Amino acid sequence: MRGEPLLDVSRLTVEYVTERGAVLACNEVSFTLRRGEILGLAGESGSGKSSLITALTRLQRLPALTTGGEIRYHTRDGHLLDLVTLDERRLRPLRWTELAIVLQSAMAAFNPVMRLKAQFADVIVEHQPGITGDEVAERTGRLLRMVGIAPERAHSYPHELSGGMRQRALIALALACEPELVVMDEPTTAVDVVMQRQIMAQILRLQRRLGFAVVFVTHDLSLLMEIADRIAIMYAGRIVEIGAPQQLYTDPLHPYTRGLRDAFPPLHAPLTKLAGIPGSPPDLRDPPPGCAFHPRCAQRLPECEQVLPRLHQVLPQHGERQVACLLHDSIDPGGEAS
Ligand SMILES: Nc1ncnc2c1ncn2[C@@H]1O[C@H](COP(=O)(O)OP(=O)(O)OP(=O)(O)O)[C@@H](O)[C@H]1O
Repeated sequence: MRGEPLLDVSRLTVEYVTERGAVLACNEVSFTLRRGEILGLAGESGSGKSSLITALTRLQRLPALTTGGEIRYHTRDGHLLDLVTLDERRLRPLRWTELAIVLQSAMAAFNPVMRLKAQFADVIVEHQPGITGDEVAERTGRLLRMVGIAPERAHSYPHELSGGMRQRALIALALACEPELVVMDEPTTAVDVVMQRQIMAQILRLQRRLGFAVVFVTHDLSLLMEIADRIAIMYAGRIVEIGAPQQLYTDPLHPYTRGLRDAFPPLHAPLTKLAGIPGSPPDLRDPPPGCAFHPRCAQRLPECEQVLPRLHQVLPQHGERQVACLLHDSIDPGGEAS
């Protein structure tokens, strides 16, 4: 049912093991994603967004390693699985049917020497072995039509399609087995601005119709403001604030969220440094003690240099929101300020 938990991520830690030491790319990240929800991930380049989603989808490759935490996934049929420890044999049936991913570049995602129809067939047949050839063709045509592509295009090779069409075909493929969760990493960066808007409108229409949940990574904060139900702001491998877009925009609680909003990112370009905030993100091989943002924070308190603020629920007047900042009191389940 829409609104029930789909994914409970708890203290997820991802490290890159390098010769020069371990990079702590995700540092005890916790959040819950509900069924049918669109969660946006925002933050400067290097804040850990890609590391987080490759860990979530188990597409992580060395030197990245998940070194702690859990990703509890609630399957459609009521099972609870930890995606961190699930072996490949049990993970495989979940791919596409529960969990699909749309990456930045469809060119890289599709096999260049296979026609689209063969690539759709691979996915569909793997998860529905008894299906006939005619049914596969019919389903492929329906999926392509759903994203505004003529079914005859199934006979094309990926390079025969325009960039926008390829990206839409990739979205259609991701939806082929009606997944519960679609993870999208900058799904429209490779196409022009007009096409980006069209593709986004299409993703939203499909999401409303089919009800899948989305984790959406982009540098385009204005886009997230329009499409997301909630936005998680990441800084130096941690979620520093999470809440509804309107709240984050009108009443940002974390000084970093405020900086991000005020600097308003360049459209569709990686955000490497914020105009409104002096300094740069820390080296994640050796992050500063206490709050990692404190060296750049105009509102820092002396204790911010030592105390690591945990992500906590704030007073109800700020809405359903969590922030990791010592400037904001937490409430315990009884509603007491601490
Ligand atoms: N292969 C790698 N080896 C070592 N460190 C890495 C590797 N890939 C990423 N990192 C480091 O991990 C940290 C998080 O990077 P990540 O790519 O997850 O951030 P991001 O927010 O997705 O950035 P972007 O928006 O640029 O994609 C950064 O400090 C980055 O330098």
